[in-house]
Amino acid sequence: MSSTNVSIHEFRKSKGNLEPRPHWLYTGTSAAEQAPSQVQVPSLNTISPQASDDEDDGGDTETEKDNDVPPAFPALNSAQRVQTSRTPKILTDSQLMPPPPFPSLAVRQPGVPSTRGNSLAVPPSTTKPPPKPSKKSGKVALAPGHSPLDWAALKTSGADLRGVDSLMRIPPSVLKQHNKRDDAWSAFNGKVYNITPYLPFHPGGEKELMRVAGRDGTKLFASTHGWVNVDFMLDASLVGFLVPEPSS
Ligand code: HEM
Repeated sequence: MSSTNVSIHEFRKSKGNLEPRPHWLYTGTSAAEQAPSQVQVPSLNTISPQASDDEDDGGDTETEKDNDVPPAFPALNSAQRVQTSRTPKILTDSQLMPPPPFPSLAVRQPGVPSTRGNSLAVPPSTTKPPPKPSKKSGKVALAPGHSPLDWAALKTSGADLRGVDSLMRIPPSVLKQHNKRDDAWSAFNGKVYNITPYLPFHPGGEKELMRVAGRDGTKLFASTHGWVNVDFMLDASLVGFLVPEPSS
């Protein structure tokens, strides 16, 4: 027999055989909070399975049919029971964590996403057609042999695309004279380029490009397609640098 059973029987002997015996499920705090020798046990009509084996139990009234009753565990006089049976501290309302905010599910509509943007609802379906582009693309059909790749091949071919022998300092009055289709200069970011060779290669068309012929086109260029690297595209057409008008 286990030591647990022995201790229980010793306990019962000290209280007398007819003393009520604790059930193994009993975990009442009143018994555990007391010293083992002073434990008050509830009244139960059970009989120890070990009673008939115990020679000191003269006049024992217990019978064999109650052998299925298990002993108390942990033992009533064990340190474990004394430690764990302390009454837990009950917190007051002010000590408790506040409840989470009310999710306000009642105001939600199925399929309508939350205004907070974190809804798990499916996006609303729509029969509206996709919006049409506000305006047509300004691109034009380029003549055969005038694609961007053809321009890249031309400017690296070594062909003269400047029309000048050396880079020049160009005041606005000089720039202004080069405003014809076969002799068009334009300034972008302080550099003056001969745009005539590029005219048939311009994806936006010759007409659009000619709007800046003979003047500073930096602003119009930036407002049309600021992502285009004009310095790289026209490097072979550089003719000089824009300078202020000389004072007479
Ligand atoms: C010499 C300087 C310029 C160069 C190197 C240049 C180059 C280009 C390039 C590479 C594109 C194609 C852009 C793309 O596909 O995203 C383009 C488109 C276009 N460019 Fe220029 N461009 C120049 C000046 C101008 C100027 C002064 C205008 C006048 C408004 C202009 C008007 C346009 C237009 C309307 C398009 C079509 C944009 C679109 O709808 O896709 N370009 N240009």
